Amino acid sequence: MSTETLHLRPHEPVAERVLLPGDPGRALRLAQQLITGVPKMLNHHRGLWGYSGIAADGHPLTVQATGMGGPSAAIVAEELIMLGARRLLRVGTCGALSADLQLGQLLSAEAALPGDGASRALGATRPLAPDPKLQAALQAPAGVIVSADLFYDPDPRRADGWRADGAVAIEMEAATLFAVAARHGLAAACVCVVSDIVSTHERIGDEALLAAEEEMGRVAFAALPAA
Ligand SMILES: O=P(O)(O)O[C@H]1O[C@H](CO)[C@@H](O)[C@H]1O
Ligand SMILES: O=c1cc[nH]c(=O)[nH]1
Repeated sequence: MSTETLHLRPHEPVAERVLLPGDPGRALRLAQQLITGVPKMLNHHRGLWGYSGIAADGHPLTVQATGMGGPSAAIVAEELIMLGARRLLRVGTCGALSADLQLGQLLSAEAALPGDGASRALGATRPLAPDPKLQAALQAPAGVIVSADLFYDPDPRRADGWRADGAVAIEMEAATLFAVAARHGLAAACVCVVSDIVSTHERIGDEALLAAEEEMGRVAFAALPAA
């Protein structure tokens, strides 16, 4: 196992179970919520904030930001695995493609369509599945999501195509995370807060997002086994 990697420069051990938000601020908030005492900074290199410590169940937990998009998530996931991570759970935000989803609700990924370049570069041509046990342990409604490269997509027909393929929400890292974990035979899953409604450009308020993130932290931690 490595102790030093190129982009993550760990100051603390990496736990076998890792929560992976895109947003470094969410990494700090989830670490403060879930790690007992003061979370120790694992990494700040390249602005990819990560934290490690002991969680309420008495076992180690790491929360590490991936940054935005598949290429950054792939680097972070590969290096976490080199450093000892074995179970990876993305805790993200997503945009609703389906009118059935509400701002602030949680959604777990039953599959991720590879709409992004990184997961395709890793060989994905079909929907990528999460680890079934980890997925089943997430107490949140499940749906197919699509991982895309563009947040500001100038072509609305792409979203229409993903809707036709069954996607109910869009984000940017899950497919790559599932592809990297699968390459190593490791478990990965994803739960997201619905932060946007794609068709109307409605966006969740900051306070509502904080509350939903906290709920996501509870759901994610409850699903992520210590061993
Ligand atoms: O909130 P996070 O986890 O970063 O996830 C979503 O938010 C970012 C875009 O705003 C992308 O990273 C997307 O996947
Ligand atoms: O609309 C959205 C919201 C969050 N993340 C995305 O990638 N898209």
